[in-house]
Amino acid sequence: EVFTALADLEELLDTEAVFIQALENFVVQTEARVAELKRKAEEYKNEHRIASNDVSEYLSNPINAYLLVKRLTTDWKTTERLMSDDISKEALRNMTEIRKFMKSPTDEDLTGAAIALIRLQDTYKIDTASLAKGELNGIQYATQLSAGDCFELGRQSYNHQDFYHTVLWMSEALNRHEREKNNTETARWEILEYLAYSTYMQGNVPGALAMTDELLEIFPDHPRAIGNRVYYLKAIEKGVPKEQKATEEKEEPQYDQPLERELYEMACRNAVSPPISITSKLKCRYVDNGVPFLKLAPFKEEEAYLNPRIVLFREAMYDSEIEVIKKMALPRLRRATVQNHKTGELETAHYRISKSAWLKEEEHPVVDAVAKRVEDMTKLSVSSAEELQVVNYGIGGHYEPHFDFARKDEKNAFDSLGTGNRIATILFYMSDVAQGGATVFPNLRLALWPEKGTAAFWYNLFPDGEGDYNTRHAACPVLAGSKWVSNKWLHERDQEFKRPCELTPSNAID
Ligand SMILES: O=C(O)CCC(=O)C(=O)O
Ligand SMILES: [Fe+2]
Repeated sequence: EVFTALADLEELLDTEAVFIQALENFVVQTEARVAELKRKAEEYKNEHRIASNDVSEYLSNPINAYLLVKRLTTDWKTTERLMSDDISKEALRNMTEIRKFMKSPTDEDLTGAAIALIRLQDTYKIDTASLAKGELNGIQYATQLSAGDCFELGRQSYNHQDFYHTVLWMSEALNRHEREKNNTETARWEILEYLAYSTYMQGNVPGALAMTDELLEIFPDHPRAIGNRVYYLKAIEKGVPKEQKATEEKEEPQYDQPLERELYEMACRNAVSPPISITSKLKCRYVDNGVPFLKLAPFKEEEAYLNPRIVLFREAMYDSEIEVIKKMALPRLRRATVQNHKTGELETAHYRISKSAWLKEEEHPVVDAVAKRVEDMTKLSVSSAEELQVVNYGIGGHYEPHFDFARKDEKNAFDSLGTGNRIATILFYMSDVAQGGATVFPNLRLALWPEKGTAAFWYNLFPDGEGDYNTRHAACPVLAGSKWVSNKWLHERDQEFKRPCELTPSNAID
């Protein structure tokens, strides 16, 4: 379970409050215990001093003789009980109990959170120092990362054999370590150890050697550093920098062209836009689609692209409706899945990180009203459409480039539904997003920026039923804030009279 949605993070804050309370109780108890132990020590010391002043005089008194024996038996037993760490053991048992009934993240969650942060760093080209300072693309936020936080990000990268990011984060950890006073979280030599090895793996042997030397100054008999030093010296001597094995490519969704990743990230950063030859032709109009009541309140329809035609409907969902939909979805949000195109199974994937829930029309008049509105806006039937999918992306949440339609070679895609392929998509933005989170079409160099209440609509299929590969799109990672969308995937069945199939592929809405 990766914590991605804001709703989950709120629960984690509750957990943290209970953890803090438990720690405070422990501190109070421990302080009382230590105070009691101090008092006892004083008392014993006093008695002992009196006895030592004149040993024979003291011990000739039968009461004193008795008291000495008593002190060393029952008294010390009580004291030893006080010294024993039952209180810590009890406190630790208590923490284990809390973990059982409160939501608490696992090590995988930490890895997920670290990967999300590094993904943001890459997509939005944020340099490490700025990110550590809490500066996101020119906006300064209150939180900073400590040397220890940077170290943890470096360690996570290292565990994924991602030496590029290890070097970035360990260098930042080192910078911060120098500036931080009374740093107890991490030792400088530890940072240097990771940094030196990753620098070597990046192909910079002299750099690795210099760092290892620095490490050995602090920690002269560090066994691995001593070994590495000899190894690096030999490598330099040989003069042929050892060919490093490239950072292992992790399983990624397939890209149609090598440029796609680049275009995707550029579109996310608003660094590309469609050519002027297209943008200059885009129109905005009021449409009633022949629906009688729309004559009075027509939809505002704005073209965002021409071929494929992508349009935006403004004020397509009211704030009050959004509230209802979010409220219904919230308790049902689950990690979103994707279909494995080889096995046909639904599974979670690192390239789609969000939480989603499905709402049926009959569950609430608002869900029904939205479905009806989709028919009015698109002139397509919703009788074969999937339920309303509600999606919440937390920080770093994203959906990498994909098609909404199924390719011919895909195993049992939508077969079970018996409604044909996903002919069109309508996507409602149910929130603004503070930073990031655009819907982008890399091939078209187009980015749609979320605006609460706006809906985006496009056909995924040509009129002859073939998929339009230019509709490939993605949800960029959320950099700051939270993103809510809902969408309706419209299917081919029952559209025969709405969108008669044509032989010539053309993807313009008539
Ligand atoms: O959230 C977005 O911007 C796009 C979502 C999307 O493409 C999908 O859910 O298929
Ligand atoms: Fe999609």
